[in-house]
Amino acid sequence: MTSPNREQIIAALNSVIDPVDGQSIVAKDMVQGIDINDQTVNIMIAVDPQRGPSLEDLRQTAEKAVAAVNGVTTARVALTAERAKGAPDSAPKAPGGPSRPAGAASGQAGQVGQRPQGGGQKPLELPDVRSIITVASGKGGVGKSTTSVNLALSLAAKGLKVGLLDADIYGPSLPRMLGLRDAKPKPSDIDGKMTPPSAFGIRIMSIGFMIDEEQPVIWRGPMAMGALEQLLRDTDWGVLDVMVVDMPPGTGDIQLSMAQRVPVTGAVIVSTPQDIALLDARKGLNMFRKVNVPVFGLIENMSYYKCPECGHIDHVFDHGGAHKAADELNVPFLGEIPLDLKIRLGADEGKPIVHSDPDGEHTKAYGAIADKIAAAIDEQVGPVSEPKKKSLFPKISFK
Ligand SMILES: Nc1ncnc2c1ncn2[C@@H]1O[C@H](COP(=O)(O)OP(=O)(O)OP(=O)(O)O)[C@@H](O)[C@H]1O
Repeated sequence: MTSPNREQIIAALNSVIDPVDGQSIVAKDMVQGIDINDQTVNIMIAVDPQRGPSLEDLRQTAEKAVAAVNGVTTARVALTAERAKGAPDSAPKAPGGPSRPAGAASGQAGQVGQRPQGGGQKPLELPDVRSIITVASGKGGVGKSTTSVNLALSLAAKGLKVGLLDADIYGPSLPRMLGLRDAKPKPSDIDGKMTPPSAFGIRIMSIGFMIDEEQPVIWRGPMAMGALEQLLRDTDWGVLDVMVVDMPPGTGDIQLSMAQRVPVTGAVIVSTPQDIALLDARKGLNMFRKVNVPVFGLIENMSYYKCPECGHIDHVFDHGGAHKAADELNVPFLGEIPLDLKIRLGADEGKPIVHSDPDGEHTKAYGAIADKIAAAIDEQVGPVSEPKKKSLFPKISFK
């Protein structure tokens, strides 16, 4: 499928009218950022924060208008109170930085080079968090959140202390997937921190806890990246062996600055077999390589369909693409997860399959992937029983 271009997106947004004065949001210069990643389009619309609650209709209209453009499979529109020039997520860039050792994760391509750094802004420090894993995808809807949740539970089942951060600012779905729709963080005993809600023994923080589902998200001040940093920093995570971060889909500026600003131990990339030549996954991989974050490997989600009655396996989509791509790109192939109604229902009903079917074959598949991730983490920072091999939190400062 051909990707949409900027002109098509602007033309679509031109038809979106601000009800206050009947003018197009394009004419009013409200469109602050258009981020196109193949078929995924993220838009920021600048609004007056006072009008926030009344703007959900406008946001949805804009989303529908963009989704209707030829070649768009995922359209997301977020509202911002900040009128920034250029990109919607113009988080500070972080050039230059301390080095990562070569070939840090098992079997991966060499990660030689400098981690970005600059001057001015304080680096994030999470001294009680032993490792951070980001779960990313080149495009939306491939099952990244479902995979994040089930991997987090699988890592916890191995006896690790696990936290889960929902960094998907455009559509936070972890509260729903973990049955925490009505949960809210509470003030913690630690000054200025929040105790996050827990489910199935893991602490979870999400922008979804802070916003009303009926109300649009309005990014103020430091905007998306700042909000994510705040969630990371101001949450009482306790002592964690692993923090799993469910990244926003795509490979735009937010994802890039997230990969730069957060001290990531390793990234895993989720893809579906039907992505043409897994181009999106390749983009995700390249993004992490660009900022010298080790890529622990690729996961193929919705890999095949196994008939629950007769056990017959159907490769509904092209099968094995991720495995082949992993070989070509010289990163480990971590495993495949089938397309299964039980996985979808579990995710949609807040009962992840790894919890509801602990002895099932899907749980085993997630468990096998979690084993590989845990091994790659150990290789990076040393086994949990030993002091950390090296600091996860190098002295990086940012412009
Ligand atoms: N292996 C699977 N089998 C069946 N359904 C699945 C599987 N993985 C994910 N799904 C379903 O696919 C849909 C999208 O999954 P999910 O929200 O995890 O994707 P995502 O990549 O995080 O999406 P987004 O880009 O919107 O954040 C959900 O309804 C989920 O239940």
